[in-house]
Amino acid sequence: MEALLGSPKLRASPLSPAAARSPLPSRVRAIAPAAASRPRPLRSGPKSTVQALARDEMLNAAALEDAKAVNDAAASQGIRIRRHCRPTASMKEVEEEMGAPRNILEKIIWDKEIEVAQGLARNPLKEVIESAGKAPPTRDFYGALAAAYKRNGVPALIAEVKKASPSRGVLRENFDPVEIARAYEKHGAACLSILTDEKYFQGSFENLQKVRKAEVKCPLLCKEFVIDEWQIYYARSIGADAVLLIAAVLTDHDLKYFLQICNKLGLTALVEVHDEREMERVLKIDGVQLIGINNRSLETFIVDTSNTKTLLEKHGDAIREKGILVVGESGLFNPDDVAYVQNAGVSAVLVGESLVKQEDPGRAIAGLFGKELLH
Ligand SMILES: O=P(O)(O)OC[C@@H](O)[C@@H](O)c1c[nH]c2ccccc12
Repeated sequence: MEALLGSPKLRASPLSPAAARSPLPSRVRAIAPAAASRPRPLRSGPKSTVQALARDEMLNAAALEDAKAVNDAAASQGIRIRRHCRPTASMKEVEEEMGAPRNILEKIIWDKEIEVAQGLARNPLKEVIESAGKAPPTRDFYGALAAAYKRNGVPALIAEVKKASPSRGVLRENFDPVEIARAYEKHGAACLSILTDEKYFQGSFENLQKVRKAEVKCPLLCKEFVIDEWQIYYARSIGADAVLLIAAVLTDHDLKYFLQICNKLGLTALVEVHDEREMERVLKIDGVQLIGINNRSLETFIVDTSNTKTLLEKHGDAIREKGILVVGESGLFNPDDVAYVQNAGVSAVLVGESLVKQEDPGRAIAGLFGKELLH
């Protein structure tokens, strides 16, 4: 299939024949390749005639078929998260067709499909691409991490501006994203991660925008559940320097496609893996510079820092050969934790909870590393 269709240059997903034929805008294909080829059913629309009802049923059946093609292709790569591919339907309708989401990550993604459609309606892709084109140059996220690691001799810090999470609830009541970002920067964070998911993490794109406008100099990661190119252009247009791409959610094709967009926009992609299969998939993709190993499963919430060690024992050589920098993510609380993942081979760490929960998140950095970090 790949050979037939050529390299995955800004074109339809090879997942479905319908998408391969269709000259549709690529954004729709990215979210649901086959589903994009027909108008989406709106079951709540007017149903005044028998014909209209029959038509609805047909469209609905088509949507289900499309979702099946997308999900079968994803499953063949070991991806357990399904898409409903019906971004204009209500969640109730989605669940009637698909059953309940199997885990929290799937739930987040199902909501995200609907959210993205709403975002697109508010800010059409064409306009967002235009404003991304006018945004000031990005800052070098990868370079900032590499330089900080060299300077401090401990993993570079990506400090996360995180109010809440589905696994831990609210982490900080009086939450001022700009104040926290400034404190992190002052105390030696190399880069910042700003959670933008609203429903599950109480973050927002607005927070990212505010931090950028506050003249914080650290490069910023837009911590979002990216499933559509619109989110990437939007992140760039409001000042992100990097975006997260989660391998547990995205097929190889999606990853390649989104990496191309990042490249075009000067964004760094942090490609997140959690298990062996995801790591193997990601290492086969060209152009990956930064891999994050999440110690927390987004499906079960189980945190295990030995995950970083296990994956690097097996793949560390291949990673070093490619010049990829590894970020140890989640569940790091003290200098021992940091030393553990550093010995496993990471050059950077991504930390939220243990900093943001403390009275002074900036000062908490010295506690996490056992020393002050230099700028
Ligand atoms: O708060 P912690 O345990 O330090 O974790 C930070 C970060 O790794 C975590 O927020 C995270 C990692 N990958 C994600 C993907 C989506 C949302 C959140 C995350």
